[in-house]
Amino acid sequence: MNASNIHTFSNTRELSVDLADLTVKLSEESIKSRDRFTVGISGGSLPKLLASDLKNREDIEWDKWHVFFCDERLVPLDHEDSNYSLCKKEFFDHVPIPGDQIYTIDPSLLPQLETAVEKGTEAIEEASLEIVEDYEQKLISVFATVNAVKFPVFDLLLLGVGPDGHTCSLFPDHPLLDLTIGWVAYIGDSPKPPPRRITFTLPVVNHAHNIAFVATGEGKQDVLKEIIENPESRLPAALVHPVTGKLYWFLDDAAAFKLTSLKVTSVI
Ligand SMILES: O=C(O)[C@H](O)[C@@H](O)[C@H](O)[C@H](O)COP(=O)(O)O
Repeated sequence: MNASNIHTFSNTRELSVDLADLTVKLSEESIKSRDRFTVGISGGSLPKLLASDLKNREDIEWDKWHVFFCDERLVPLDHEDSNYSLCKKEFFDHVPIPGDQIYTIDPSLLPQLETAVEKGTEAIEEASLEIVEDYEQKLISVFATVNAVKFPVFDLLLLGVGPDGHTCSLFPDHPLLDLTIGWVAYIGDSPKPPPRRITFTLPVVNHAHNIAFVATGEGKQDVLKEIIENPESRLPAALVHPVTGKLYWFLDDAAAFKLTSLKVTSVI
């Protein structure tokens, strides 16, 4: 890990300002070269940290934004566990991103998954595949309009990291970590509730132009030391190595406390 990609802040307010600076810069650059800005967002503390400063910025071409979810819990969109619902409350309700450019799971496919859970493995496979294929179609509609693409290449993926080292809904030692094809995967046994989710695969994450991890609080100290400073680590977040893109870490001092890497405070 190049230490210059690790940005630490004494408080989350400063972190949010720099994260907004990076997002605005990437939004401008992407719109200039590709006439759109494609972003993947995660749940947890990320939507609030992202939006707290960004939502007040002016001159952002929000109508050029296309937003996907790096992972989503398979619950209705107005459920308290929904990552969409969280992002809506913290972010979407405050900025004019066109609703049809915020790509959610199809909630009409959820009841058949619920029924399938009672029926058993084969039915679950079928129902979850429909949800996965629907979300992949949404990705295809944005990323594969001109030429077929092997993987979508996001302008920016915003990722959290759990105290166990998970990112997206890719959990330690889970078989989903071995996927080398496919854009979206179903997980029915997430160790973090709720158990049923969809997630971007590692190849999708690693093909992004830019990936920003955001982690705060002392509960992340040990796992960050393992992810950032142990090159042998097999934790999911440690498997994020952009193929050609850039990787950034945004940490508060509490989370970064055990890192011996150099600390810098400004992104641009
Ligand atoms: O769907 C989820 O469960 C979340 O997206 C999850 O993966 C989150 O990003 C991490 O657990 C970090 O969460 P915090 O930033 O709140 O620690």
